[in-house]
Amino acid sequence: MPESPDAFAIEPSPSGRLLCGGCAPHDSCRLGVEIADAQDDKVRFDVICPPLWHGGPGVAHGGWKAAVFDDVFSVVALRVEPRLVTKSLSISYLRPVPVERPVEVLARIDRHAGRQWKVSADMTLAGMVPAIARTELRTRHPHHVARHEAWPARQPMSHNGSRAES
Ligand SMILES: CCCCCCCCCCCC(=O)SCCNC(=O)CCNC(=O)[C@H](O)C(C)(C)COP(=O)(O)OP(=O)(O)OC[C@H]1O[C@@H](n2cnc3c(N)ncnc32)[C@H](O)[C@@H]1OP(=O)(O)O
Repeated sequence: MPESPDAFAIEPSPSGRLLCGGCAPHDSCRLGVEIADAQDDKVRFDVICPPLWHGGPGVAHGGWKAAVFDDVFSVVALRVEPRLVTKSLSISYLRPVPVERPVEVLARIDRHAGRQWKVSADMTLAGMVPAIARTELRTRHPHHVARHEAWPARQPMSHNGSRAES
């Protein structure tokens, strides 16, 4: 019988990194995120924006910052709970971040009760805070991925061939 799509768990890579499914085959984080120091409910990260992710000239794309925050939030909570999903993500973009310049991100669990998690983080660069963010995570239901795989197949097709929302 095929293994359930919900059976997956993020394991350390050959070099000991925690990586998303897209980066695991490369054994490196393509967003430029590395764990610098981990304590129980907070983790500090060294982060460098690869030039690939520039938006304006020489500065990081806002989507890169969002992906970095999504990753670090997962890492800090995954150390406690391996089955997580992001419910919401809120970012304040306060200053531009240059590409290829080291920045630090400190993420901390603010609250955890049952399936509900609140996690926040600051990005700092040379004593400035170019971005702050907070998230709500949920512990995944046991059949989260299988339900998501089944859900689009049930949606009716729209006139242009795409599936309509319901
Ligand atoms: C460390 C390595 C580094 C990096 C490793 C980490 C990698 C990077 C980060 C990964 C983290 C992500 O980005 S995860 C990807 C982004 N996030 C998502 O795709 C989440 C999509 N949203 C959801 O699945 C849902 O909204 C939830 C689970 C968040 C809702 O949770 P909740 O608020 O507790 O509500 P809940 O009662 O469970 O469900 C609300 C309604 O949604 C329905 N529902 C819930 N789950 C599902 C489901 N799977 N499929 C269909 N429907 C669902 C329920 O039946 C209900 O319908 P009704 O009763 O109201 O009708």
